[in-house]
Amino acid sequence: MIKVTNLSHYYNKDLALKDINLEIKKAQFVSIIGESGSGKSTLLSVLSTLLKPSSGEVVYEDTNYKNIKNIDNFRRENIGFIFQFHYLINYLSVKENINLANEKASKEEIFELLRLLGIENLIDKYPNEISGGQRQRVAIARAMINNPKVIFADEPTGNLDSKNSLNVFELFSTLAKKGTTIIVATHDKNLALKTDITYEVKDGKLI
Ligand SMILES: Nc1ncnc2c1ncn2[C@@H]1O[C@H](COP(=O)(O)OP(=O)(O)OP(=O)(O)O)[C@@H](O)[C@H]1O
Repeated sequence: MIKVTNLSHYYNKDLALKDINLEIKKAQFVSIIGESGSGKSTLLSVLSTLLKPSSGEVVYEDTNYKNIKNIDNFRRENIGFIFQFHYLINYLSVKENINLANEKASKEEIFELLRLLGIENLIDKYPNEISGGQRQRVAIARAMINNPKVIFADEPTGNLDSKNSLNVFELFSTLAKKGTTIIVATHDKNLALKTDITYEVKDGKLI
């Protein structure tokens, strides 16, 4: 599903990723672990098209990153993003926040998605009326509304307690079993044990 060959990335002249090779299969639940500053976010950003690789190849199914003509369309059609901070808009309801990612999604579709995540009763609530774990579930729903082939999550549980963190990882596991590829960067080695495969980054290299 995603094949990375001889990938390196520089910030100006500073090497952040060095000669990375990896292949991620469809419906795999993948974790990327490593110490602070090791390069996890950089790797996730390059894999998810947010950063252009300095050298090497990133290929999605049959599409080489270099040949993508309209990156916005490519992201909208293929990729969902989840971050440590949920970035929900406080003056929009849960439904309206999800509609930001897909204005055509009907209330019924959004309700169904929220039902899968166990929070359908929150559809008309506002972000400041729900808990941190519930907000992160809304952010997951927003990432899923376009039915992406792959979801990238950068420290998605960084703000959650251990119970909610585990819930999020269990949810990802369910999504992966239904066919979505999930790639998560995390500090938490115990959570990484819940994934199908873990890659460790150290000083910009995969070890
Ligand atoms: N925008 C940037 N400009 C310059 N250097 C950067 C930039 N982003 C990251 N770096 C550097 O690249 C290296 C890898 O950073 P990255 O954010 O990928 O690490 P990380 O493993 O995700 O860390 P953390 O767990 O603390 O988020 C670090 O040395 C960092 O200082």
